[in-house]
Amino acid sequence: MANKASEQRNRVQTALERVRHQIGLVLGAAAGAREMAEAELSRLMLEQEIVRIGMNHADAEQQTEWARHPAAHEVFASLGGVRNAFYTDWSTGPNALRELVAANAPGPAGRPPGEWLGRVGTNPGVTGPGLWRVGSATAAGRDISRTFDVAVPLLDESHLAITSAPKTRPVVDGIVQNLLMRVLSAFEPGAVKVHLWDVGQLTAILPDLYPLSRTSALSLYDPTRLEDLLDELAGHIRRIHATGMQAGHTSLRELRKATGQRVEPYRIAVLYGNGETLEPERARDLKRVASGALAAGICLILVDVPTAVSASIETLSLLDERRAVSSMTGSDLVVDLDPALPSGQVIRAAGRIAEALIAKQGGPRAFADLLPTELGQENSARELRASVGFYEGESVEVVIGDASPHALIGGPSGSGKTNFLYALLGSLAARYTPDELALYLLDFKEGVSFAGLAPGRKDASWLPHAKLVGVNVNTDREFGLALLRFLADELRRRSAAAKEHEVTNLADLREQDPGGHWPRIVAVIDEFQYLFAGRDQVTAQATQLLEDIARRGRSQGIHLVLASQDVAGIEAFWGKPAVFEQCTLRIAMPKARRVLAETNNAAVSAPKWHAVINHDSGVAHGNMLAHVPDSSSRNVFVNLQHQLWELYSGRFPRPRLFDGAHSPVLEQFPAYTELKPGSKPRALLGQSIDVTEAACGVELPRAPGRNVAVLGGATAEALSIMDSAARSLARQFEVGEVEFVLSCAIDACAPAVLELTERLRAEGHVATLADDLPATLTSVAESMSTSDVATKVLLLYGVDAALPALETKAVGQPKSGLDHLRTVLKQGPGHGVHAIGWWRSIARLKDTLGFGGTDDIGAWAALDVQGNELSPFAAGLVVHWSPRPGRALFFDRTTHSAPEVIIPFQRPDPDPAGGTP
Ligand SMILES: Nc1ncnc2c1ncn2[C@@H]1O[C@H](COP(=O)(O)OP(=O)(O)OP(=O)(O)O)[C@@H](O)[C@H]1O
Repeated sequence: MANKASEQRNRVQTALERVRHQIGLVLGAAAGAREMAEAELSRLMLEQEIVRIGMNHADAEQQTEWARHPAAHEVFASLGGVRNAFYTDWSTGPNALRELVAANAPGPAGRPPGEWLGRVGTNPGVTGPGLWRVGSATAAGRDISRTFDVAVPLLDESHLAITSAPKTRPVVDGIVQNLLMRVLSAFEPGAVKVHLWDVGQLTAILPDLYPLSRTSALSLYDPTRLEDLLDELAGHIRRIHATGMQAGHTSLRELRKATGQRVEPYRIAVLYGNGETLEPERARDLKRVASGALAAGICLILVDVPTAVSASIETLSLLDERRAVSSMTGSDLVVDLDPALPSGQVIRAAGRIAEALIAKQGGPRAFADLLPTELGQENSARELRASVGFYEGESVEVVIGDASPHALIGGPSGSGKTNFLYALLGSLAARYTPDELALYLLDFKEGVSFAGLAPGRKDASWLPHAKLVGVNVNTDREFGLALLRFLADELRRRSAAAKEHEVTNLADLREQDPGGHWPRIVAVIDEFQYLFAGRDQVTAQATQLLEDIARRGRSQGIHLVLASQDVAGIEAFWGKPAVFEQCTLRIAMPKARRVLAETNNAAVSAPKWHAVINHDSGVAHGNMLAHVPDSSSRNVFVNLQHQLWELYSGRFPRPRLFDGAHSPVLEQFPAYTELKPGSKPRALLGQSIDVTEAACGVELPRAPGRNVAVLGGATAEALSIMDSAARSLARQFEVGEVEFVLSCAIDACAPAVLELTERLRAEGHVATLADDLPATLTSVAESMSTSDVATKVLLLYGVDAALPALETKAVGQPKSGLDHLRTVLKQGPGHGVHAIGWWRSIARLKDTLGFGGTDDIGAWAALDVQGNELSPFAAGLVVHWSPRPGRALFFDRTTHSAPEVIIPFQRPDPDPAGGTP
């Protein structure tokens, strides 16, 4: 039993021994494996460190430490092998690099300064070199055949961050100045702009470049206001981005490539920091600018500005006064920096570039410089684009299209608004044919600023693009309203066509409907605030129409250009922000207030004959300053107009000219000259205030109420209305079909009435001048039922003055003349007897008609009478009417829903009674 137990224990112990042995073996193996892994790790770390620092760059202490490493021999051997193999393969490297730099850094970008310093560049700036030389480097072995040029990308390729070493500021200045001179000398003057900011100083930054500071090629910024520079750059980026996007490109480089034009200059902004991080807000701004800058052709050179920039950026870190390492060459190679260009030579070269730039900008440019070499070559399907001025010799353009559909122009009197409008109109008319562009021009100012664009007495030419020219409309706000109504109708017509073709904008409509006539329409309203001058229906309707056009005109190619003496115009917009907001194109003449955004003071400092053009609703970043050439003095615009007229006038009709200062002449008025005998006689009372040249008339069918009253004491206008009514009717009847009966109770008007009588007779009509009105009316009233063949027109001048005689009953007669008149007014029209009477006061008209007789006056023209007195004759409507010379308020109850203002015709012969209106 005991034996059995000890035997069993032995077996267990033996088994345990075996297990222990096995565990020992496993542990030993694990420890060995770990040691090996640690050795491998340590070897790899050594290798990594040697690669990072560089085999030849370690100091003695470092080398000794590495040598102590157990794997030192092995690692050095393997790295040496790799390096030898690499340099054996790379024997052609330096040569390839030399060729690469030569190809990408031609001329001033990479060549020695003797070849270019002091010469003015010629590259127009559509494309630029990809690399710019900073020095050279030599590959291992340091023999001369292994030396190659080191260059960095700039402009729209990459930013550059330079880190100085102690006491290397002059060297850094040299590097930056060399680069700037290379760039400035490569391009033609004006193609590059340099912005300098230094946290430590205002005036002594790169002083050798100062000759350039009298031009826009070099700008300096306040050391305490980095935000000014960043804001300005952000503004350029936004503007360039917007221009590029409109044209469907994401970068300035693409835009340049597509258009073959520089479009915008390259910009280099040099920021000198002091190694300290920027305050968080500035750092954020800088980061934002850096990320959008390259696509806008803006490159940053950051010296000792620690910042995390997400855009492409190369680095150059100075080791000492002559050497640096660069991200272009890697840390293993040292760049031997080029020496700074000699100061005197730089100053001279900068001076030459400045002079060339000033010479190029030249003196003030002329109107002719705004015009293209060939007329009418542009297409307006997408937008209208026109040069309106120059900034430092470069053309500044206005774009009217989907992004900037309407324009607001402001500036005090004499600041050049009208001149600007001429520059704009000339530039547009020269670029686009009248098929592409139609102009509607309205000037509320007193004067004739647009009159020359329509044919006149002295000059028969006109601007073929003009469809309507309205001048002297300051008192005829209704004409402005008529234009807005016309535009709103056109808007509807275009919307309907767009719907039919299932498109949403003009460009697509034109594509879908190539046979259609869809020019872009530009409506210019100078001193537009007059539209809102009263608290009345005109203001209410104008506001509504303007808002509608402003909102929807954009996509239908209908554009408003509103000009005003700034404050007046802007105040007119109070309560109408929709229109104001839609005017994203703002043009501020010098000293204009409130046209630009509130914090944007560019107009205050704008010099004379300049304009601030801003396509971004007046926000500062959109500012473009332009010198506007003289476009409005004698023979300037006219020369272009003559050219365009000769080119197009055969194909396009003359514009309608509405001149509020001149009453129309009946004999020259188409609505009169085209009258012929017909079935629906219509008495013309005056001209409509409308976009088309139309007359207002009263139809005189044989129906009740078809009489006309002229109301008020304004003699000239009253005579004119009576005259045109009679003469227009006379033209519509064959001889014998009409009989005119005239009577005049106002002595002063007798000659005019006699003259009309004779004129009617001369035309062959029966015209009787009645000296006994009561007797005449009695006979007319009594013969009415029988006289159903010939129409009878009673022309009663000064019925009010005849009332005493009419009211008197002749002895033995049951009825007075007034009774007969009432009968004639009531029953006459049904029998073809129509009265056209003039009452000098409404009270006397009421007396004439008696109780309930207002319906007998179906139409009237009111002169100097109060609007509220007219209500009973206008179906109870509230009538607003401020009487004014040369105008009448006309209402015909069969055709009007509200009275309208008309212009009585000018009576051809001066009249002793009251002269011409
Ligand atoms: N760019 C310019 N170069 C030379 N002369 C100019 C220029 N702009 C305007 N002028 C002249 O200045 C005068 C006033 O200009 P303009 O009539 O255009 O001003 P405005 O702002 O329209 O003034 P107002 O509101 O009083 O009509 C005109 O005699 C015009 O010829």
